[in-house]
Amino acid sequence: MVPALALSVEPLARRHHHPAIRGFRRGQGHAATLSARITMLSRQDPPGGGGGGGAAGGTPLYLGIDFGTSGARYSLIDRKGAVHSEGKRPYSRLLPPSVMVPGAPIAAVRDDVRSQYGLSEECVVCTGTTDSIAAFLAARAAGPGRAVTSLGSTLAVKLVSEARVDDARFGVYSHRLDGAWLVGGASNAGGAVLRQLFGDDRRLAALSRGIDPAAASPLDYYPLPRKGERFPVADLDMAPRLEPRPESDAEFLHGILESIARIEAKGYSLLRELGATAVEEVLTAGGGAQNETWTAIRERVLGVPVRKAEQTEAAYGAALLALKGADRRAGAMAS
Ligand SMILES: Nc1ncnc2c1ncn2[C@@H]1O[C@H](COP(=O)(O)OP(=O)(O)O)[C@@H](O)[C@H]1O
Ligand SMILES: O=C(CO)[C@H](O)[C@H](O)COP(=O)(O)O
Repeated sequence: MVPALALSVEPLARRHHHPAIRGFRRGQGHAATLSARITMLSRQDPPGGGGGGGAAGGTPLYLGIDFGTSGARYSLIDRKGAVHSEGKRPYSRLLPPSVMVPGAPIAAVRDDVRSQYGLSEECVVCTGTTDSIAAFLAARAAGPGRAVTSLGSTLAVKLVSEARVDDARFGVYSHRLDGAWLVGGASNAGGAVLRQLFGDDRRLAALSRGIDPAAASPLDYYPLPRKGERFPVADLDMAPRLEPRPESDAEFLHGILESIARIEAKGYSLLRELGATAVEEVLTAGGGAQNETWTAIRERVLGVPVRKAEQTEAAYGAALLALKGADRRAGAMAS
């Protein structure tokens, strides 16, 4: 059971007067005017039944949301990481823009909404992060040299590095995450161009099964959905290159999957050239992670182990941030 819910939130600073929250109010004046609506939330009994689950029962649950262009994917997990519910819902508008540390508790659910849906008083809304960082968190990659490639509409790479690297010429930048640097960039190549050319995902999967990943494709493309590239080279005028097109769709797809793998490999080797830690292993998130043929092609082209992450949804990573935020708040209240 996954009921739709309009969730209204209000700043924690209005409701709580703990020192940590007061600090939050002083440091983040904009929060006092925060008024956001998230147009869905979900609750479900824990796996194995038991009833009475969710925030109102005994088991605290953590909701992560990945706001995409076609809807919001959500993932509801418990503190052990078990998924209680996941799916996709439409939403009406984004949260107000303001920059804060990921996984920070920012707001409480309004009392009337809380009582309407039986949510606990402890239920708080926490800040998230970008989709590819959330996918990185979901994959639970840890330590320098570990990387996560998100194969969604676009291809985004995130590598844990001891050194920070930034270079606007190549669309390379770094995020600070829990004491480490997360370096990488996002290409415009990826799943969007695959959908443009091959239609629905089932056809993509069926054609992929007919490809031998051990054989290198001789076709050399630069598959973009439209003009313009960001990473591993920033060039607003770069045109897609998808010629010559063979008669066989499977051969065409093979050339495209291999060409996107070369963009990914170029991305990781560029990060190394710019001073980042060398990549040792790549986990994969996003829709393209389901494609085992592509994973095998990428492993051959990248020359390092590549495997599908256990959790491939960015929303799962956002739910882990909610867990962290809730723990952070509980710690602040206890001290
Ligand atoms: N079997 C597959 N092989 C390659 N790509 C796939 C496959 N199934 C889905 N995709 C791609 O995954 C993308 C959707 O993944 P998703 O993570 O939901 O992306 P986003 O959140 O960026 O829209 C689509 O663009 C689609 O082309
Ligand atoms: O293309 C993208 C993902 O679809 C985004 O531009 C990318 O994820 C931005 O986030 P980050 O700053 O973490 O790279």
